[in-house]
Amino acid sequence: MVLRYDSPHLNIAEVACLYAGFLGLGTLKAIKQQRRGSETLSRTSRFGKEPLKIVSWWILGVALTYVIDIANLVIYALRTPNWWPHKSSVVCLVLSLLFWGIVLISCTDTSELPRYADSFFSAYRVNVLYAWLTEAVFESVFLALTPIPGDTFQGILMADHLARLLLCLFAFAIYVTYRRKRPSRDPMDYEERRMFESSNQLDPEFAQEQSSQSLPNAKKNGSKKPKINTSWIAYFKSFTILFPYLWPVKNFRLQFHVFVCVALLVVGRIANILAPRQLGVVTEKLSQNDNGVPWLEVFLFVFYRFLQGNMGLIGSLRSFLWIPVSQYAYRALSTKALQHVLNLSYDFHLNKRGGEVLAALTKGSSVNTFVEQLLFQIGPVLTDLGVAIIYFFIKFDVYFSLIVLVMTLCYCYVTVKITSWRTEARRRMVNSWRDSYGVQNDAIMNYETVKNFDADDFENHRFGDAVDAYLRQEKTVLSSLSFLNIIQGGIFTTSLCVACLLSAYKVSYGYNTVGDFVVLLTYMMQLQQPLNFFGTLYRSLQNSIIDAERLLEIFQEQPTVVEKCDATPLKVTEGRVVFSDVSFAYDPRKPVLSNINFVAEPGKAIALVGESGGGKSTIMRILLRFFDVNNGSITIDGQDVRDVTLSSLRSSIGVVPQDSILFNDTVMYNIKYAKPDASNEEVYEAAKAAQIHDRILEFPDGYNSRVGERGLKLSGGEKQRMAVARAILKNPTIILLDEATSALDTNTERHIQASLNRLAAGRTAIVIAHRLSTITNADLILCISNGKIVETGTHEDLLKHENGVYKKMWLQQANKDPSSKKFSVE
Ligand SMILES: Nc1ncnc2c1ncn2[C@@H]1O[C@H](COP(=O)(O)OP(=O)(O)OP(=O)(O)O)[C@@H](O)[C@H]1O
Ligand SMILES: N[C@@H](CCC(=O)N[C@@H](CS)C(=O)NCC(=O)O)C(=O)O
Repeated sequence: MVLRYDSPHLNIAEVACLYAGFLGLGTLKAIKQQRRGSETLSRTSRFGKEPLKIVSWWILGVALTYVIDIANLVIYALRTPNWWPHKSSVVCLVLSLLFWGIVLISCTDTSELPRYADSFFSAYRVNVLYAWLTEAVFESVFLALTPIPGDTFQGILMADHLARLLLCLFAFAIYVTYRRKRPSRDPMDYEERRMFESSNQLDPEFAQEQSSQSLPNAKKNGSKKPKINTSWIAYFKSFTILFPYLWPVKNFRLQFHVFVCVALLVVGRIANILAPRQLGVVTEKLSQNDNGVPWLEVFLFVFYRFLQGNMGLIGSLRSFLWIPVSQYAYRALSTKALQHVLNLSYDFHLNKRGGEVLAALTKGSSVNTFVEQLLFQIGPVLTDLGVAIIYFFIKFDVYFSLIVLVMTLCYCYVTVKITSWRTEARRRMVNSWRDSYGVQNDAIMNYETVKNFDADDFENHRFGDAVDAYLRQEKTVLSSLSFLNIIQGGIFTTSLCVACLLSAYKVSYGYNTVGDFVVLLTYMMQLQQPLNFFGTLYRSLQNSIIDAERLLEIFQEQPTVVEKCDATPLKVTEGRVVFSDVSFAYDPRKPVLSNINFVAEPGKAIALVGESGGGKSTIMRILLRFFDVNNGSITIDGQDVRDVTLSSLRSSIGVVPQDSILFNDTVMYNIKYAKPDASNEEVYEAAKAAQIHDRILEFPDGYNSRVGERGLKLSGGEKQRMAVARAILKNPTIILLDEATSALDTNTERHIQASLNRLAAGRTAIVIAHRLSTITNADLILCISNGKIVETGTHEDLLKHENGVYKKMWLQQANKDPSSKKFSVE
């Protein structure tokens, strides 16, 4: 009796314990990590670099004992007539070798893993120690039950068991001792010490270290930076905020489409079994040669073939039905993303570069693509492989399943590795292409300079070098593609060869029929075609994940100014604006406004003047609640701006900014933007009041003239009067004016001033004035310096202060601009 090869139960128990424990620990770790919501677990439960090297050698040793075991078995089986080990024992031996292979890879392959694979496939100490311990326990049982060796074969087997037991026991013992002996100040030891502390709580010392690390970052960003967790559970969970936009919640017809598509996927898998199976049936019928022509069988086979593949009936139907689902998701996601971004606070828009946000938003379809690739491409390929493993087990033999399993793992691993490396090479190739393009572009754009310096040859050489660099990278990319294809082909062909030989052997000895051989061969070959694009699929899946992550980051960004749940619409009765003791800072380290107190009485004009950077625009921003004040309050007719809805607040206030930016559309569209349901007559009235009507009529297409990108086709004065017209059309009780800084010609200025006066009439107006000449009539002037109100009063009052800030500014401006002399106070 040869225990190892004749005791299926023990063998199965061993393999089951190894795999279940390893995967179970992976899941547990992921859950734990997700609860902590941080990366601490992965940082503290991995091996250090040096121990990892030793551990890897040890694992290699264990794996080698299995190689010896398998070789011993093969030799013995070949030499012993009428003896064959139990099937499950062979399978378990191969699976054990595979297991240690996986553990070894997890130790040696320390490259960054995608987050979703991290918990399972990284060398976590717990996993490796668990594997050693489990192996040691089972080996002890094997040894205890194995009789004294009677021949060389049993001797080798016994020695193998013993070697494995000692390797695992020693490894475990040495690791634990080594860990204890390390001085506690060593950072590595600190990490390792934490490994066995299974408590769920975060070490306070460590937590502090963590928070102190993140503090400057938080300060720098101003707003809460979203964080994508590294645990795969947390990682996928973070994507769930996007799912409501992917799933057609209220549209039952689309839900039905999704349901049918998934059903078609299942039918597709079945068709993939039916087609080779049917070919087997046809072969059987034909080889029997006594039932006439198997018309029906052949017809069925052709029909199944017609159903198969992405271009077959099922695939095409599925693609067709998926169109509206995909379009729905695209619309829902991209409109929601834009809405979300528009809803974000002012500081987000100030901090983020517009291009970046736009780039992330245009990748709105990436989440779609990701789901589609997973559902319709990678998913089916992996399912087909899984189905093959089960089908072969039921229909033929567990050995065939084993072949497909080992092939799948090797194929996927090697493909992912080579593809990741190729992706890097590709990036280099694209960069060098961009470089060469840049050189070319430079030369053409600077044609004159090139000619002046007679630098044709120089430019030609420069371009030639850049092209050479690009070609070198391209060569790497192309040749690595051939390399990948050869390796993939090699792995697939080897498994096909082993499977075919085994099947041929079985057919020859009458265990299987010729039909079975055909089924096996056809099914295996069928798998090859989609597997051929596995690398490409993996690469595009990676890309769409990265794009989706960017989109997710935007979705996770929260506005810093939020409406209260019980916010009520602002009721403007008179338009009295009161600032009480307001202090504000964009960054806590640099106060911008301190203790601002003033009342803008209904129907009166109040002017803010003062040095640049003093905080005038900030006063407007906090009144519009783009930011919340740090201290004090701002009320409009007795209602705090923080208690009212944002839209009612902003719709009650009209703003004429310093530099009005218009939409690239017609004049009419731009003025109507303030009140889309306004009639044309109302627009004309507003334009007349803003003193721009006549000018608009002089344009070639009148109100239908286009204003150009950002209103570039209009002059500064025209743009500002358009903005005034808009504000008049909006008809708010309160208006905020930020005057243009640039000096305009006297005529234009008079027009603008007149239009502004019309706008301000009867409303509460808060005006930021850069040229004091424009606000001499204001009811109240506030001089702002360094975030404080330093002087208040009317123009006449303020000029009476001999050394006053206002008077100084007045005199300065009067000297600079003789035209303003006309405003001097006689
Ligand atoms: N988003 C921001 N983040 C941080 N600091 C800001 C921000 N916006 C403005 N500041 C700072 O706040 C201070 C006040 O700026 P504000 O724009 O209110 O001044 P201002 O008086 O309107 O100046 P100007 O007359 O030149 O428009 C300045 O020192 C400015 O650098
Ligand atoms: N067998 C390889 C290559 C498949 C292939 O030929 N892909 C096509 C695109 S569908 C290609 O042109 N690839 C170029 C490349 O990978 O550089 C894989 O699994 O990725």
